[in-house]
Amino acid sequence: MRKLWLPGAAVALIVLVAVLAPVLPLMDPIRQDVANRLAAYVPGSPMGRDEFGRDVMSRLIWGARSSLAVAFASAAIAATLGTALGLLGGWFRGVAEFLAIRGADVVLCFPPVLLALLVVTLLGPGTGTLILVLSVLYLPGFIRVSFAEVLSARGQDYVEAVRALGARTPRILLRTVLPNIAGPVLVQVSLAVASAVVLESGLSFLGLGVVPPTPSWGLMIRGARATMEQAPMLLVWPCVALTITILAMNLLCDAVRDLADKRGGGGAPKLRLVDRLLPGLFPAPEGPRPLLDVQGLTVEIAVPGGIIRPVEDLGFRLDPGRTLAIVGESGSGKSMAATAIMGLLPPAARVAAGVARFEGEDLLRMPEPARRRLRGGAMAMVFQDPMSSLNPVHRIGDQVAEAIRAHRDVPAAKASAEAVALLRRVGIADPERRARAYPHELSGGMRQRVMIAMAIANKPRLLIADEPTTALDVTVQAAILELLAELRREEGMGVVLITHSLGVVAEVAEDVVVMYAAQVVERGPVERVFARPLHPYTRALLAAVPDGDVEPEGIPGVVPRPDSWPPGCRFAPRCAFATAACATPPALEELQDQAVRCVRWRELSA
Ligand SMILES: Nc1ncnc2c1ncn2[C@@H]1O[C@H](COP(=O)(O)OP(=O)(O)OP(=O)(O)O)[C@@H](O)[C@H]1O
Repeated sequence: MRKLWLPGAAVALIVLVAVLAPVLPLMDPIRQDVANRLAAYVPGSPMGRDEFGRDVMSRLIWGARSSLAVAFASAAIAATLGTALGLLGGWFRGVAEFLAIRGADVVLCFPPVLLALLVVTLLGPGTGTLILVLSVLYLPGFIRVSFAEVLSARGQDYVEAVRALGARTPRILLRTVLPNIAGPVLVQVSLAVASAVVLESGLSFLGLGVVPPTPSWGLMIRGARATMEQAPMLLVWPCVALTITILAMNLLCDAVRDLADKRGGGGAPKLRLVDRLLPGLFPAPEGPRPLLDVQGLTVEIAVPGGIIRPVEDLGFRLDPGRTLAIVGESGSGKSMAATAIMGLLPPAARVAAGVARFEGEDLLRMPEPARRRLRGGAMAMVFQDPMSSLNPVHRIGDQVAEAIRAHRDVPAAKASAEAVALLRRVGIADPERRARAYPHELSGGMRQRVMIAMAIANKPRLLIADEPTTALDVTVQAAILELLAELRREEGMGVVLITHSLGVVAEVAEDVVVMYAAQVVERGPVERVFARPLHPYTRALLAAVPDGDVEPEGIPGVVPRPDSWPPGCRFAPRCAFATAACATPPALEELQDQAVRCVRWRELSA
C-alpha cells in the first residue's frame, strides 16, 4: 500500500489540476496578446507567453485536459474491448480465438501514423477521431496480453475447481479468471495511457489530432518548435509535463499491479517477502543450510493448444551427503524438474515460479554464465542414456579430460592423467587402455561409468542422476548404485536420484519425493513412507513392485497428459479410494516430517 501513495498522489494531483482548470484563476488559454509575444515573464504569467502572446501556464493546464482525456479514454476503450476479446478468444478458442488474434494481427500491420492519416482523412481531425485511432492502436496489446493470461489461467487448479463445482462460464470468466489476469492488464493500461499521452502529442504535432486553438501538449510543442531559439522554455514546459505524467502513471500502475496480483502469495509456495523481492539474496535463517532447497518450482511450456505445466509447485530439501529420490511413473515431470534446476530446460519451457537454492544461491535467477560455472563444477548431472551424452568421435579419456579442463586450468597431460585416475575410480578395469577407446567400443555399464567419471571430475557437491541405471542390466545397475553410494559417503556429495524403481530408492535413498502428474503427492523419509504410505498413489506404486512369487498389482490407466489434468485430485480417476470429496484439488498437507496431497489420507491410514 505504501508503494501506492506517492505515484497515486502525483497522478491524482495532475488529474485534479486538469479537471479544475475551468475554476482555477487562470488566464484565457486562447486569448492572444501580440504585444507580449514570447515574453519570458509577464505579471500573472509566471511561465511567460507563447508565440501568439497566450499564457503558457494556462495552456499547459488546459492542455493537460485534452491530453489526459484522450489518453484515458482511448486506454479505457482499448482495455475494455481488448480484454473482453482476449478473454473470449482464450477461453472458447476456435472461431473466437481466430477473430481476436487475427483481428489484432491486422491492426498491427498498419503503421500508427498511416492509420491516423487514414482515419483523419475519413472523419476529419479532432479529439473524437484521435480517441478512435488510439483505441484501435492499443486494442491488439490488450487482446494479446489477456489471451495469453487466460490460456495460462484456464489450466490452473482454482479454475478447474470452480468448473468442477458447476459454475457457469460467464461467472467463471468474470469472477475467477478476470481477477487473476488483472495484474498484467493493469500494466498494459499503464503502458497504453503513457504511450497515448505521447502519441496524442505526436499526432497533434503533425496536425492529425487536437485542432488549434484548443490547447494540447502536442500543439504546444509544435508551436514552440518554430521559436526554439528565442524562447527555449516554451518547449521545456510541455516536455516536463509529459515526462512527469508518464513517470507517475507508470509508477502508479506498477504499484496497482503488485497490489492486484495476489497470485504470488496465494499458492503453496510461501516465500518470505525478501525472497519475493530479491530472490536468493538471503538464505532461510532457520536450521543448518541445506545443499539444495527447492520451493514452489513450476515449469511452463507453450504448446500449440496453450500452456502446460509439466512441473507444478515442486518442493524438497536435500542436505549434504544424503540421497533424495524422486519417483513417479513416466510423464510425472521428474526429468523436467531436474533440467529446470540445472538450467537445462528445452527452449520451449520456462520456469514460471519458485526458487531452487544451491548452497543458498537461487539457481533459477542466477545469470547464465554463473550457472554454467556451477554446472559440471560444484553440481553435475548424469543422464539416462550415456550413449547419446558421450561424443562418438572423441576418445573417452579425452572427454573426461575435457570435463576437467572446462573448470580447472590444468595442463593437458595432467588432465589426461587425472582422467585415467577417475576412470579407475569409477571401476573401469585397465583404465589406461580404455581411455583411448571410443564410446561405441564400451558396454552400456562402462559408458555410464564414464559419464559418472565426467560428472565427478570436479568433485561436485551436488549430483543429479536422472535414471542412471534404467538402460543397464540388473548386475550393472547394482554396481553403479554402489559406486554412487560410495562417492557420496567419501566425498560428502548430495545426490538427487530420479528413478522409476522403488527397489532402487529403498536401497540407496534416505528421502523420497513421489510425483504424480506434475505435483508432489507424498514426501518424507524413505523408511517412513515405504512402511506407512499415506497417499493411495504411493501405495499403488509399492503394490506394483514385484515381491517374490506374489503377482504385483498394476496401477490401472496411465498418467494423464499435462494438457488434460483431471479437475480435482489428479490421481482420482485411477484411485480405488476416490470419492466425491476428491473433486476438489487437494493441497499438499505438511505433517511433522512427511507431506501428503490427499483429502482422505487420515481415514485411509486409520
Ligand atoms: N518439450 C516438450 N514439449 C511439450 N511437452 C513436454 C516436453 N518435454 C516434456 N513434456 C511433457 O512433460 C511431461 C513431463 O515429462 P518428463 O520427461 O519430465 O517426465 P518424467 O517423469 O521424467 O518421465 P520419464 O520417467 O519417462 O523420463 C510429460 O507429459 C511430457 O510429455
